[in-house]
Amino acid sequence: MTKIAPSILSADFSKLGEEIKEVEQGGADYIHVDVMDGHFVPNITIGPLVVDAIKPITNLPLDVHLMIENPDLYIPSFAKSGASIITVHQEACVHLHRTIQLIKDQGVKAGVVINPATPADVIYPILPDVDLVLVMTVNPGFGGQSFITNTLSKIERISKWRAELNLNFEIEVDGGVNVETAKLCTDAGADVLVAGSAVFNHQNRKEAIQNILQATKG
Ligand SMILES: O=C(CO)[C@@H](O)[C@H](O)COP(=O)(O)O
Ligand SMILES: [Fe+2]
Repeated sequence: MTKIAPSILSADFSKLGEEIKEVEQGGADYIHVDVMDGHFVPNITIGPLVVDAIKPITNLPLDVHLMIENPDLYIPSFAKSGASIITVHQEACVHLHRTIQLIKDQGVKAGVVINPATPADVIYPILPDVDLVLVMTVNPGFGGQSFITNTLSKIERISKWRAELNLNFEIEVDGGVNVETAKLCTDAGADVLVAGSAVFNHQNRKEAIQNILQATKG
């Protein structure tokens, strides 16, 4: 079953609680929280305080995507705030294995993310240690960008490795996912679709979520 993780980056922050409740009722599986520091990516978003604030208003797992330098400094805070899954960029981690262990030590699921220009091979050694692999299908930093099609071959490779190694991490995709691109991702092996603008720019969020999921079955 394909899962969907609406990214609150495209939500109306003046009514974030209502927005989250709406996507939860609309069939979301995770709430995707984009954390940006203005260094790793050219944008600044939210910190642990916001995770703290949204934790009590939803039963869904909070999928916290860290687009920050020195993630080790902030992982304990995000875990305490209620993150269920924390993903870190391979490109931001000098000692990726240590960072993944740090996340797990907090009792939180750990994921690794790769940018569109990063080859899949660099995460092969860490695959047995992660709960989730996130393949960026846009360059991180902003919502509403166009899907980069040549990332699909990486999803296929990672999915093949998962089967060969008999592992069961989830494969998530993030960026430009909508009714046109969702099936390309699931056909390549993705299990979790992050969707920001395709959900929150739609008047009826439930319909948007269901349309994306339906498109994967076409
Ligand atoms: O991590 C990011 C962007 O860096 C994403 O999670 C975006 O928020 C996805 O937005 P859309 O491309 O779906 O509008
Ligand atoms: Fe994200």
